[in-house]
Amino acid sequence: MSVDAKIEFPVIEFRSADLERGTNGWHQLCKKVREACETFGCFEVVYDTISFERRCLGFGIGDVSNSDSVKDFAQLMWPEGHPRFCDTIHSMGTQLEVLHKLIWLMLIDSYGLGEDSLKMNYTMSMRMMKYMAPPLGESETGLFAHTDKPVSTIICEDQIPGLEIEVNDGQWMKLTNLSPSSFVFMVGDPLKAWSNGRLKSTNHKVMMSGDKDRFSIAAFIIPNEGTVIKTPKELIDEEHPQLFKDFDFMKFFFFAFSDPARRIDSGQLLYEFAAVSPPVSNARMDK
Ligand SMILES: O=C(O)CCC(=O)C(=O)O
Ligand SMILES: [Fe+2]
Repeated sequence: MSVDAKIEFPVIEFRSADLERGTNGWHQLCKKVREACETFGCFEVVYDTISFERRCLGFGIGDVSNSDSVKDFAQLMWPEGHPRFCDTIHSMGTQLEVLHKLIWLMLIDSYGLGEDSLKMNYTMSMRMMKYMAPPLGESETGLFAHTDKPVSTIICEDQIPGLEIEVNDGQWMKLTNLSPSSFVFMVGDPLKAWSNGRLKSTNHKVMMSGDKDRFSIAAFIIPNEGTVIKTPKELIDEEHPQLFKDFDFMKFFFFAFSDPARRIDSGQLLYEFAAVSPPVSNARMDK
C-alpha cells in the first residue's frame, strides 16, 4: 500500500545555538521533538556535532560508553588490541549517548516534568548491521517489523535507504534522503509506557531493494537489572487514565524475547505484559 503524499516525516535540526536549556530555541526544539514522538514515534535528527567514520563491521557491543568494555570486545577479534577501533567506537558511543540524553531532556521539559522523572541506570549497546542487497530487481525483508524494546534507539545509516516505518495501519513509509549528519531517534516500548501512551513506539522494519548493501548502526538504551518503568503521576489524569502498571524492565525484555511472545504482534507485547486492564479484543489500544 502506498503512503499518502501529504504525510511528512519530521526532520529536526539540532543547532548548537538552540541546545542551551531554557532558551527560546530550546523550547521550540522541545515542542517539535514531542510532536514528532507523539505523532510518528521517531524523527530524523540533524546533528552535526557528531562526526565519525560511518564504517560498520557487523556485530554488537554492550556498554559502548565504557572504554574498558569496548577494549575487552576488541580483544576477542584482535588479541593484540586495536586502539583505533576502540577509540572510534568509544567516541561514537559516548556522543550517541549524549544525544539520547539530550532528547530525553527535551521530552521531560516538553511535559514540564522534573529531571528525576526519567532517571535510571542503564548501559548503551551498539549493534552494527550489514543488510545484503537482494537479488537483482527484487525486494527483500532485511529486518522484520517490530517496535523497539529498549527505552530508545538511535539509528545511523550509511545513506543507503531501507528503514521503513508504519504510519497508518498497514501503510509503510520509507525513510529516504537522510542527510549525512542525520540520525533517526526511535521511541521504544518502555518510553511509551513511561509517557502513559502519549509517545508512540512505532512499528518499523528494514526492506532492501537495489544493488547496494546497507550498513547501519543502532545505539540502544538498556536499563540495568532492577529498573522499574513507572509513569510519572503528572502524566496521569482523568483525560489520560493510567494505561500501564509499573514494570520491571528486564522482566519485560525477557518476556518480549521469550518463546510464547513470538506468536504475539511486537507492538502488542507491551499491552500483554503491562496493560492496566487488558484490552478486551485484540485491537491495538493506541489506534
Ligand atoms: O538497521 C536499521 O536501520 C534498523 C535497526 C532496528 O530497527 C533495530 O535494530 O531495532
Ligand atoms: Fe528497531
